[in-house]
Amino acid sequence: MASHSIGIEALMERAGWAVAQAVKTRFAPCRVLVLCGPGNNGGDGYVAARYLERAGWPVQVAALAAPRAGTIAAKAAARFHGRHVVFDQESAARADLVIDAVFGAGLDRAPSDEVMTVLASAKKRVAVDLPSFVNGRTGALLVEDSASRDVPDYLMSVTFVRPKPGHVLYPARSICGEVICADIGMPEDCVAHAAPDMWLNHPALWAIPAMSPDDHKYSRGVVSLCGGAVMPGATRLAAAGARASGAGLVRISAGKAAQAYRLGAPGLVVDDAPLPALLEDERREVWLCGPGLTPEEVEAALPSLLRAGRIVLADAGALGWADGVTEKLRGVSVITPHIGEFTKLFGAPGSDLAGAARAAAEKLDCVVLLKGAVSIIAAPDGRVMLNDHASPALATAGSGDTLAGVIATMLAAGMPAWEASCAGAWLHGEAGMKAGNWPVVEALDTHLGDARALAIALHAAAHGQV
Ligand SMILES: NC(=O)C1=CN([C@@H]2O[C@H](COP(=O)(O)OP(=O)(O)OC[C@H]3O[C@@H](n4cnc5c(N)ncnc54)[C@H](O)[C@@H]3O)[C@@H](O)[C@H]2O)[C@@H](O)CC1
Ligand SMILES: Nc1ncnc2c1ncn2[C@@H]1O[C@H](COP(=O)(O)OP(=O)(O)O)[C@@H](O)[C@H]1O
Ligand SMILES: [K+]
Repeated sequence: MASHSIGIEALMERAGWAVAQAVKTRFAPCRVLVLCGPGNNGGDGYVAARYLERAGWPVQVAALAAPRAGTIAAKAAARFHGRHVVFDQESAARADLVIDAVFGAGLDRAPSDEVMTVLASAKKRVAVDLPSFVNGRTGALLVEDSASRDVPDYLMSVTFVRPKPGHVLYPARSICGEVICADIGMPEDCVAHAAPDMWLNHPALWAIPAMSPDDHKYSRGVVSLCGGAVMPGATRLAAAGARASGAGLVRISAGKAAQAYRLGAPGLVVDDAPLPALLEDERREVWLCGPGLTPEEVEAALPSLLRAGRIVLADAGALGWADGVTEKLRGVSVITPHIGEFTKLFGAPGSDLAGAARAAAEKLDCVVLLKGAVSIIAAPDGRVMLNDHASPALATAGSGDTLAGVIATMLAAGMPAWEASCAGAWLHGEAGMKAGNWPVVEALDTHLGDARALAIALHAAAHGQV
């Protein structure tokens, strides 16, 4: 017990020191007010105040409430011998910089009006761990009447050990400012004990097959797509995304609409045979169903694909087809809804998007990739990846079709569904970042091959391979 509490005291000391360091590095000496809450977040604040004062900065502390006697935060408060002022708007407005150490990970309800008004009165804000009205687990803003209130934003948030979902997910992401993650020497066993079930997407976390000298088109993977007659553009974009990200062979099953696709890219194989005949080819294991399809076209294809035991990625039209009867999608490996499609399938996600995606994945027993500025990739076993490796350049019609094609290629390369989806989101995002200003959706394809090579190199580097 004793060594545990010594451990937390040392961690608080390092956390407060890291906050002071980050402030000293980014700001010229100025009048600082540290707003301290009653818990350990406030404790970090007292430590930061002590280090800034020691460095000669003019520092004041305003306590919302004193820490409970006997706590480590109370000990930290007692070691700050500088000036205390009243926790009010005037004190906050007088300071050049306000350090917000009111609430952190312990925030469990919307802060009072008093807290919000004092925070809003500051000229510049820095958060200890998180802004004191951010739910670190979900990225939601715990603010009463948030619609009518101006929510204060921050220049910087200094967090510890690892960034929290609240630093990554919107809406909190847009107010956290620069996120600094300080290593406070948390013992390895504690970090392992608090093992995450949510990660930030990076190639270190999954492995895409590299090109091998003895590859042939079937070893690189076959992607099959269902092509419709009404909106062939969407299916063609998906097919192009699949080809550009390295599939060995991409085929469209187009039935009577085959002619529309034959006029397109010459490297795309177009089939007009009935689906049951195409399914006799066991090499055609991975199917993308949905982009550009009407509900009738989905109805004619998707149930057959599932009956034949194929790996199916369902997107766009296939999600609309299942609107109202989500169970129709049972058996697919991956679905890629945007928020509107997700809401129709599973109901409004509320303020915990990642939690809602995880519940949906568990319910339907498939990977759910919830698309957005930060996409959430949830596996049925509870793993969640947050992908912020993306760019608003992707917010252009058809970019979701490209993404579906890329994920299909990752599946066809043999990756498990969740890893394939994480890899697809990363490659798609990388292509968006490389595609320059205001790219048309077709421009993404040019960058997908290099994105794949980069992901492979980053994975190798992260795992110490040359
Ligand atoms: N976990 C660790 O190992 C470390 C944690 N540290 C700090 O500890 C913080 C978490 O500390 P605590 O768990 O003490 O929690 P907080 O300091 O965030 O909150 C303290 C208490 O305030 C109350 N509270 C929450 N929301 C409120 C509201 N809206 N209005 C009024 N009261 C409210 C709750 O009862 C909560 O337990 C982290 O954010 C971080 O800053 C650091 O000291 C470094 C090490
Ligand atoms: N602001 C943004 N920042 C990063 N990525 C975005 C942003 N807006 C959209 N995207 C990405 O662009 C893609 C859009 O897909 P989708 O909504 O299906 O569009 P469409 O149906 O037109 O293809 C998704 O992968 C989404 O994550
Ligand atoms: K805080």
